[in-house]
Amino acid sequence: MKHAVKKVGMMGGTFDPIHCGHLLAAEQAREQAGLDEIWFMPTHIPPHKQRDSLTLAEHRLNMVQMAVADHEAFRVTDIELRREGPSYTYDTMVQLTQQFPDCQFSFIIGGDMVKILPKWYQFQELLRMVRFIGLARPGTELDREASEYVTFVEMPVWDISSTLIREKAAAGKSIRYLVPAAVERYIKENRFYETLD
Ligand SMILES: Nc1ncnc2c1ncn2[C@@H]1O[C@H](COP(=O)(O)OP(=O)(O)OP(=O)(O)O)[C@@H](O)[C@H]1O
Ligand SMILES: O=C(O)c1ccc[n+]([C@@H]2O[C@H](COP(=O)([O-])O)[C@@H](O)[C@H]2O)c1
Repeated sequence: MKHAVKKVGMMGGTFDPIHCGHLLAAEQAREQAGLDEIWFMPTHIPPHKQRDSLTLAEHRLNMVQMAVADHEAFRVTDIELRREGPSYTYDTMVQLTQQFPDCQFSFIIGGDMVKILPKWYQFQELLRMVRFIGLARPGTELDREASEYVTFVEMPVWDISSTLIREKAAAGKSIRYLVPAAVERYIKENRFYETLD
């Protein structure tokens, strides 16, 4: 018997830490693109980001797990944390498409990332394995060229980032409601982000 195809949206990120913007983005993409599941995937080493000291992978993973635990369609994969070197999405998708032949994968990205997509490692090959879902500001003009490989979904803009969370935490300011409560507790208990790197 042939299995039904499962539509999976990959939400990759450094997640240092995961915040409510990531969760809102994933949920809007899930609903608007009709995805069955979202797989959150913390990167081992982000390919295009320069930061000297990321929080330990184990802790970033724990925070992601806590953040998504109450959503029935949200899952977490540590596939990139188990691989050495920069976490190129192409390498990951080769592994995932082999491991899960019944899944159809999309990759969710923030709207600001769309213009640099063609610079991703093995971009043309990657396009054979995934379509991209870009989060667009409601009413924004869409990049027609990118529409060949990006499906845009609308999301109210939340100008929050992990950088903002780290800066607020280092300044002793509140991060309540910017991250899920369990993540806020975990950050406090472990004294993360008390200084900026
Ligand atoms: N507020 C947000 N709204 C929509 N998408 C977001 C938001 N914040 C991050 N993203 C998207 O989530 C994905 C993972 O992001 P990442 O983990 O690098 O978080 P970040 O907040 O951008 O981190 P940092 O501030 O450390 O650079 C990226 O595709 C990014 O564009
Ligand atoms: O494969 C690439 O060349 C590539 C370049 C930039 C970003 N990515 C992926 O995009 C996701 C979000 O990246 P970032 O830098 O915002 O954490 C994360 O899963 C990265 O591995 C992938």
